[in-house]
Amino acid sequence: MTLDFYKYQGTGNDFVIIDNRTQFFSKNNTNLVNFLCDRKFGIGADGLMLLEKPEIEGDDFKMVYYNADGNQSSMCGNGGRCLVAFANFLGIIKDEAQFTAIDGPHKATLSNGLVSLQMQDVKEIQQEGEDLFLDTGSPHHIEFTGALDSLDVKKQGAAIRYNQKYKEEGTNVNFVEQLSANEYKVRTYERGVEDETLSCGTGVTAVAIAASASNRTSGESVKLHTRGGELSVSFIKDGDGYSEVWLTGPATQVFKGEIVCKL
Ligand SMILES: N[C@@H](CCC[C@H](N)C(=O)O)C(=O)O
Repeated sequence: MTLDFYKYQGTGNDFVIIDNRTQFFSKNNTNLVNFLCDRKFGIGADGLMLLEKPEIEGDDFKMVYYNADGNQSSMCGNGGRCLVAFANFLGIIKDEAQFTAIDGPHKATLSNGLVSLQMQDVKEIQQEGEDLFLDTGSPHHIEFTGALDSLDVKKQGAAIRYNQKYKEEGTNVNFVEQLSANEYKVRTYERGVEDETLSCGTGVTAVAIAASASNRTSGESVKLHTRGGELSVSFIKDGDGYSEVWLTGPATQVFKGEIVCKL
């Protein structure tokens, strides 16, 4: 059997995207998704997304997200932005979109090659010493640190992701260096990839909110530098919570193809 796919990337966080509006793709085939994301035997990606017909009135499409390990997972911010760019490529949307993902409804806009995605409101932020934990559609542990460039993110990220507190549900782990009042450098260990990725959208969103919640940043707009490029996050601080959270950055089609699948 052969399968048509598209490859997208958002600040180096890369995804296989499949147009599943006809529901042809077998959704519980973990081995197939894992194979498609494999960088040596398959196409290679941090995750895979299905664009499906909307189930909610007013929506343009539905997003289904899998991590590279083949398991369906929680929200992917860079993935969501890439799927909006794909919906625009397919002619489903123009410069605005509304869709539903596993964490609920999302709005998005496209302008000058950038995709802005509205993320879920954040109501709870846990702070333990210098570390923070919050959910921006996916769970994120945040550690502010100094020498980010020399850090072994895979080793130190895995140690946190599999520790007693997180090992059951898992977490993504973000290591962060503050560059100025509203600017941060971020490296992320991703659950389900079980390695560092070049960028993580829900991760930088969590970092921006954590920076505000821990009084490192007083503004409501934060610039985030990842190894794959620059993202920005804006929000409204609402008492102890955060609303109108928007993640903005580039989302690009890399190639399309057809792959032979034996699974
Ligand atoms: N790359 C993502 C996050 C994807 C989900 C994550 N790996 C998890 O399982 O929580 C992003 O851009 O947000």
